[in-house]
Amino acid sequence: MSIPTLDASALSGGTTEQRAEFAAKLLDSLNTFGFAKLVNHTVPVPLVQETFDQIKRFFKLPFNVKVPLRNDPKKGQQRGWSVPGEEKTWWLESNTGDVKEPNFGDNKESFDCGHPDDQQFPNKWPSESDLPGYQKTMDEFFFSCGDLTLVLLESMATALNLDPKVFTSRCTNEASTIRINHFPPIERATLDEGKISRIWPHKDFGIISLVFPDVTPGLEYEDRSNPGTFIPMPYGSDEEVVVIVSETMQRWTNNQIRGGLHRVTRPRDCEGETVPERWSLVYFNKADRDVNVGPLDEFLGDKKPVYEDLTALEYQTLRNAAHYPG
Ligand SMILES: O=C(O)CCC(=O)C(=O)O
Ligand SMILES: [Fe+2]
Repeated sequence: MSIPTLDASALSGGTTEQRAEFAAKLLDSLNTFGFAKLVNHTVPVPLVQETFDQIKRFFKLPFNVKVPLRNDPKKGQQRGWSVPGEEKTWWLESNTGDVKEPNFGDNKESFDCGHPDDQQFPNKWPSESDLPGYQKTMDEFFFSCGDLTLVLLESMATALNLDPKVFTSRCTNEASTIRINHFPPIERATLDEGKISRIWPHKDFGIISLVFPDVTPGLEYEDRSNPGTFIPMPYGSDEEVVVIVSETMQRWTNNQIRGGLHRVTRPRDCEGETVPERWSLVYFNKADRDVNVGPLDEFLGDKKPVYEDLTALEYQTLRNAAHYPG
């Protein structure tokens, strides 16, 4: 059974019944796989294309333009440019405790930005002359993705027969972030050796994520019927978005809705010596910083909480630190 592609057109102008039908299918896919794939969603395809064009320009900027925008790994939220190999997702799920060296970097560089008015973790932008229109496009993409996530969270709550605002009352998207990735070309043998990966298996830290993958394959999701093995996420077109259940949702629901484990690797059919470069656009929908990300009463009943109470910012800071060892 593979992840179905759901038609999300009910989200823009559908009847109550059509929205309920979509919500039930969405919840079913997220429950079963930890993932859902949508077409006819509310993020305009030309905006996705424009954002891809902009990020390709960003990563081509000369080193000396990107250096002042460098992310500070010591901060709880990422902002700006992360140099290739800096983030080490291996430390999130792959460390069995035997390895102490802070190696196993990711074959990627990335750029993160958040809400335009965020004073606590301000965005870092290239100048308008270095990259005209970049900030405007990213802000537009940020709000468009944010709107979609809130509608999806309300759909999930409705399908669970809960107050539709059970999740959105804890999330205004003020702490949410855009993450863009560039995976430079790399020797196939280097990836296959297994000491470096594009992104090691992980769950995202927020509530849900939206991934707009690239035509170049690589995103893979865990086969829950065969844990530890992965299935390539099928790519249909640039009209699709992949929705991923993330760790905060898993915590809130006390493991009822489990996060989707995923990784980025080389295309399975890559025959050349070099794995082609790849890009991706991601939106991490996150709980507001002062909100508790321990299990919600609605999911506890008389069960024991599996997770401790922490604020979203404390949790984010902990998880962020985990992939910057050493
Ligand atoms: O590149 C992709 O398709 C997914 C990226 C991802 O999983 C992430 O940035 O957390
Ligand atoms: Fe991810």
